[in-house]
Order: sequence, then C-alpha cells, then structure tokens
Amino acid sequence: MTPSTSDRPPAVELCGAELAFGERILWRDLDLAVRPGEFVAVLGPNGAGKTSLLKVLLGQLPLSSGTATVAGVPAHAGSSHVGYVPQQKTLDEGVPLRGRDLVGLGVDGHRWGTGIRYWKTRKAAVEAAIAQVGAEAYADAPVGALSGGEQQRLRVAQALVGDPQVLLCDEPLLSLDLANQHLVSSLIDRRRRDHDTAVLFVTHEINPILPLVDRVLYLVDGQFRIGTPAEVMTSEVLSELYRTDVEVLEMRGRLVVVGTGDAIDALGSAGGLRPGEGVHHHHEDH
Ligand SMILES: Nc1ncnc2c1ncn2[C@@H]1O[C@H](COP(=O)(O)OP(=O)(O)OP(=O)(O)O)[C@@H](O)[C@H]1O
Repeated sequence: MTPSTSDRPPAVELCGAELAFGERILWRDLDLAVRPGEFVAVLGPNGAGKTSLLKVLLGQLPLSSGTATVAGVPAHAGSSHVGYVPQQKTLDEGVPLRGRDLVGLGVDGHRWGTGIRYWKTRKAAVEAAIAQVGAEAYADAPVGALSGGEQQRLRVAQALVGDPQVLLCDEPLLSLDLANQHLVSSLIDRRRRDHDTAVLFVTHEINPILPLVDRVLYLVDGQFRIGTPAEVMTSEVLSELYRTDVEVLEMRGRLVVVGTGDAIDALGSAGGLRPGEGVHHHHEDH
C-alpha cells in the first residue's frame, strides 16, 4: 500500500453497523473501512447476510443501527460511484438486446449533461467499458446468443461504465467454467489496480480469487472476522466462528475447509478435489 492510498478517505466505511430482521440479528458491531483499490472477499455460509451487506451498500436495505458510507457519502440507491456485478444468469435467446445495449443499461448519465453532449459522452463511456473487458468482437451480437462467460464480461462492463469508485460483486463467478472464472476475476482485479476501485466480492469459493484478496470478511451466524486470508482462513479462527472443529488444509495453493457442515466438506473430503473445487459452500440459486 502506498502512503497516498492510506491518506485518502475509505471507499466504503461501516461503523457500528447492525442489520436485523425482526428478532434476528444478521450481524452487529461491524466496523470495516475498505481502502481505494482494496479487494475484500465476503465469505460465509448460506444466510449469513453477505448479499444483505451488499444491499445495504447499494442503498436497498437500511441498517438497523450504525452507518454505511460509500465514496464519502451515506449509502444510497442510484449512486453513480457504485458498480454492481450480479451472479451469472443466462439470458434468454429471445432477449432483444445487443451486448452494447446491456452495457448501456449501466449508464447513469445525469452527470454528463444533456442533448448531443450526453449522447456523445454516453457512447464513449460504453465503448471504453466494452474495451476494458475485451468484448469488442461481440458487442453487437444479441446477448442471448452469447456464452455465459461472454455475458458475464458484458455485465462487468455494465458495472464499469459509470466509472465507479466501488465495485460490489455478488458471486459473479457462479456457474462459469474455470477459464471464464479466471478471465472475469482478472478483469475485476485489473480495474481496481488501474483505477483504484475498491472491490467487495461475495463468494462461496475463495480459491479462484485467493491470489487477489487483500482481506476477508468472514460472516457466520452473527459472528464475523476481518483480516488477511492468512489471518482468517485458519483452523483456529474458523473453529471459533463456526463453534465446532473446523480444519483448514492447504493443498497445492488451494484452501480446503473441512468440518463446517456445509457442502464444502463433501467437496473437500469425499473423493478428493477436482479442478475448480475447494472452499465451496453449498449454494442455492436466489
Ligand atoms: N427483507 C428481508 N426480510 C426478512 N429477512 C430477510 C430479508 N432479506 C434477507 N433476509 C434473510 O436474511 C438472511 C440473510 O440473507 P442473505 O441473502 O444476505 O444471505 P447470504 O449470506 O447472502 O446467503 P447466500 O449464501 O444463501 O446467498 C436470510 O436468512 C434471509 O432469509
């Protein structure tokens, strides 16, 4: 980290944050300051409140107490400083959108004036975002005809088109093959390195992004830990969080977590690892 990075205000800041639904507290006393350009992985089992955390930062869910600040202002819906990359979902063949139309949906042009000037700036921003993800070759194809990986690259472009200071990613690698997982995560990594965009990356599987992760926020049943992967992804810390014996094994640069009761165990211990598997909690589609 350069000194100039630490001098700047955090890209995302949660202070004493609590989120509860009725009696049920998802998390409380959460303090987290994400630096510009920092890559934070948000991990935890189903229902821990990972997606809800992103919703708070997107201004779609209010905190029960505490504050959430994004790019220096309270989290609010429609912020042009925030880009959002959702899960990969296959778009129907019949969807009458071209790649560049999908990217254009990410434009929030109120900053760009009106009339001709608006359209010129908009077009340039869409082109730049398409170039950032290397999608020029299929930007004019109907999105329904594109592969899952190509669609997901366009969704990253859609998230980048507004030149965000913060990128919120909700399992963006889900159902992508290994090559596309690598491609999409490299795009996100390059964005934060080139533009100092902070990244919050919700995932059930840390291995595909492990080399990129600066810090981990691990949420389990109201408890959480924040630290580097080496600090958090240990048998001791995860056993404390899950309140049961959990073992973290390192195998050829990948982490395997055994004992959480999640499907992670089946993947980690039954029959050995296949490529692309590792720390992998059970996942249901939303
Ligand atoms: N608006 C709401 N009202 C009541 N309960 C909610 C609401 N939104 C989410 N929840 C509950 O909060 C819990 C956390 O949901 P969330 O989607 O944040 O979990 P998650 O960690 O992202 O889980 P997953 O890994 O399954 O995606 C869930 O039990 C969910 O049912």
